[in-house]
Amino acid sequence: MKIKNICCIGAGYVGGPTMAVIAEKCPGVKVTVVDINEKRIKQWNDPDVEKIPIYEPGLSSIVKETRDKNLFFSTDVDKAIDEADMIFISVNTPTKTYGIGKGMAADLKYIELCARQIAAVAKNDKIVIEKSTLPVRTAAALKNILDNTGNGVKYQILSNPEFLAEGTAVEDLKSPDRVLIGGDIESEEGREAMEALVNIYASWVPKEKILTTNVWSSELSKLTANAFLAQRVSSINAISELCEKTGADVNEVAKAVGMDSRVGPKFLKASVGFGGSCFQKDILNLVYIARTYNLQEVADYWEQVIIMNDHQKRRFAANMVQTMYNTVAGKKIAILGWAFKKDTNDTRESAAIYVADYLLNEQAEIVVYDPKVTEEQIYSDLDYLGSRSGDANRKGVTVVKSSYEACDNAHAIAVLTEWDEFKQLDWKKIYDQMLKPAFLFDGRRLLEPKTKKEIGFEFYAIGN
Ligand SMILES: NC(=O)c1ccc[n+]([C@@H]2O[C@H](COP(=O)([O-])OP(=O)(O)OC[C@H]3O[C@@H](n4cnc5c(N)ncnc54)[C@H](O)[C@@H]3O)[C@@H](O)[C@H]2O)c1
Ligand SMILES: O=c1ccn([C@@H]2O[C@H](COP(=O)(O)OP(=O)(O)O[C@H]3O[C@H](CO)[C@@H](O)[C@H](O)[C@H]3O)[C@@H](O)[C@H]2O)c(=O)[nH]1
Repeated sequence: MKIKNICCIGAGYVGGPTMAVIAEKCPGVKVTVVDINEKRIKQWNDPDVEKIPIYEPGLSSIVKETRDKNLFFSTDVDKAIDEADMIFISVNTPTKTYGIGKGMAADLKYIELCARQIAAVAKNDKIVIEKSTLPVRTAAALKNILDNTGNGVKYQILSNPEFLAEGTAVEDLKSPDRVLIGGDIESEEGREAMEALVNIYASWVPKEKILTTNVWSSELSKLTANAFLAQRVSSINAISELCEKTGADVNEVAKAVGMDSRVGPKFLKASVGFGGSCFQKDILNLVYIARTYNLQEVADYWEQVIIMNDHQKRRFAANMVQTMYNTVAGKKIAILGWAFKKDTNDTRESAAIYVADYLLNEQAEIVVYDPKVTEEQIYSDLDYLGSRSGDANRKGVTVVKSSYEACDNAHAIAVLTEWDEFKQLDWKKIYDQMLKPAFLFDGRRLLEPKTKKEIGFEFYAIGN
């Protein structure tokens, strides 16, 4: 089966970059990314490619090369569905905020809406691909909705979870560790659909890295992969607290442990806590699924990863207050970095939001600088928590355009995102601008302690 026309529903952090790379690598395929969010689509179509809605290193140049050649962004969802042989569903699947499973289960309403829209519009057979991260067995629900329209259209449902990490999305997409495709391996039609998708990826991914499995394994592997990664971060963060009590250094411990080839060195960087749109949501989802099957021990085991992460964020903020003589009321605290990691403008579940919220409850005056996050986004993140009024957030938090401006006259600095530019700052100049004693809290182990202490900072770093 030769695929000529791909549609992707959802022009977000996954849909946008993934389709841009497919368009680049498969010039003979027309790729249309659709979204109901008109503003987002308008930004994707901005004549100035630097203004596309997602910041990822290398992304704007691919968009520049492919847009309006074989990559299109549109709000006309029906038309794109109608024309496509293959439809990726890449919409958001946030944690439910209401009803059964509130605070735990994945909210599948956007996925279901897509399925219903495909069912309403499609006139010829389609391959429908779950790109979003979904609870295991969602494909069965999708199939049910699609098969019950009675219009004779045949659907093959595939699971093709995305493993890209933000900040390195383009690199990850261009040379992935693996591509996972789950489908109905029992049937001829299922195998054909899987092969069609394998062929798309095989345009640039070596065949041995393209893994085919049954649908349920594929769906569950995505949740499991994120749970394992997050567990490593929580494990090293747990050890970071023990390091602070005992004089061990978490970086040294991580290095020693990670050099065991059975453990490996990656994802052992202690931090103020993991953030991002995926880890927490996907683990909560895994915990919820385990509970639905009455697997209490399994659920409790994975839930501990989240409990540890919440503890890490809280204890970082609490340590700031304690260190500054048990009060930060009226004190100016500079937060350097708001994104959940470097090289992205994404702030979802960023530890910075929770640290700022904690400090605002202690009546600190917060000044934030992040190289890629907008003022509007920072206020919206705090408003979303609902801890205080929007006015109180705007009164308590100022957003500025440089690190130097943020740190001017500050009592303390908290480094919460590992942006490279923070390493290059003139720390002596910053120290001279601050009130004394000048406190510097490194939530990322980004800064070299010795030189900061020599300048005169009261320096504290996670796990040191
Ligand atoms: N962000 C990541 O790094 C990442 C990585 C791997 C997997 N995932 C998973 O991929 C999925 C998408 O994540 P994201 O970060 O791209 O989300 P996102 O919120 O950035 O984008 C989702 C987009 O879907 C659109 N949408 C929702 N319902 C729609 C509908 N019915 N029709 C058309 N458009 C609709 C929204 O307007 C939004 O723009 C999630 O399931 C997530 O867990 C995310
Ligand atoms: O050693 C580490 C590694 C990561 N983090 C933090 O963990 C969070 C998540 O980082 P990362 O995994 O690099 O970014 P994401 O974009 O959230 O990517 C994860 O989530 C995606 C969405 O499901 C998956 O596709 C990716 O494979 C998975 O890495 C960030 O706050 C990081 O700062 C640490 O604190 N220490």
